Amino acid sequence: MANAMLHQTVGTLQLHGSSGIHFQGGNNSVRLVPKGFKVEVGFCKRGICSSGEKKFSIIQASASQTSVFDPVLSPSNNGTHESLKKSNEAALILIRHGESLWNEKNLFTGCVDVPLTKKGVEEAIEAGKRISNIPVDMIFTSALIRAQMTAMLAMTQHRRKKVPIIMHNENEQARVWSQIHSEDTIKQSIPVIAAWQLNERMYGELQGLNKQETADRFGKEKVHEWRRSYDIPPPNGESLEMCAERAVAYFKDEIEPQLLSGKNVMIAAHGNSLRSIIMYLDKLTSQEVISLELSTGIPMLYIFKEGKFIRRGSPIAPTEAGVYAYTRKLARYRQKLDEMLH
Ligand SMILES: O=C(O)[C@@H](CO)OP(=O)(O)O
Repeated sequence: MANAMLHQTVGTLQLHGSSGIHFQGGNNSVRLVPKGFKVEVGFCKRGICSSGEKKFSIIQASASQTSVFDPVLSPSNNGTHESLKKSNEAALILIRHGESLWNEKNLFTGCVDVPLTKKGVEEAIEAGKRISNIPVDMIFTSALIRAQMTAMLAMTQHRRKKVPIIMHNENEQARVWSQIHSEDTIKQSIPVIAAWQLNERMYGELQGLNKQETADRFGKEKVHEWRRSYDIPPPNGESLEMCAERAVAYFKDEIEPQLLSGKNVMIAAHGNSLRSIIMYLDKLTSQEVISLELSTGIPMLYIFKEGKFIRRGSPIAPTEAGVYAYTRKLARYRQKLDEMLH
């Protein structure tokens, strides 16, 4: 939590609905409070202090909107309105979890909460290496351990070495008890939001069944229809369309606003919740999505620019030159990391 003490009037504070609170003085405008935080105005002791100082407490408005300031990305941004507009570009990384113990056994998993295998752990670490030079300001995962393990393991490889911290907003006490009371520490953290809406599609009566045995019993075509069609649900489970209703809605409501405000986001989720999100990002038809297959532990990069998602594929390695040619912002981020770490 930060306290800013204003000693004399040198400008004004302005509230911008979409991009936070700005200090305007002369020709300069500096964003004081990131989007998602709010200012509480209090007074020193009983009312106004002898010096006339007022106390502004900057507090987190809600954890689903938690925001952190990254010195690697921010200091040279000059804080002007122009740069705020230009910062309206962000990286989006999607990653399907690494291999789970039920992937290994070829069982329908859905919403059953199964951890990673050793191979899955290695896949997550390898994925982390591939994206270790790409900025990550916020992480969204499903509520399931295999996606959360993947996100955390991937971040152990990131060169920026920020600490991913799971936000606990299940009730007010959880929120208060998990508060961080050092602004420096907050700056070195990445908020991780776990959301059930990003969970794997609920596989109904197929959960726990062997995929091969199910195909032998019900026929290959029927099982393929259950697994890959857009609108045919497995018995008492969710179709991809039903999964999209919650996953894409969550993406639009909670994740897109973060990208719009310039935050770089990583999403660790599942084969089908990500298929539905990719269908939205790439504007795939219900026919095209049938053949969309995602491998475990492979990161996929998108650039969000001027309201559009530009698919950039999977970075092969952290040094892949092409990745940094995508945007000047990514190149600058990597360059700053190189300078900081050498
Ligand atoms: O079992 C599951 O939950 C999913 C992903 O592993 O299976 P499918 O390959 O049918 O999407």
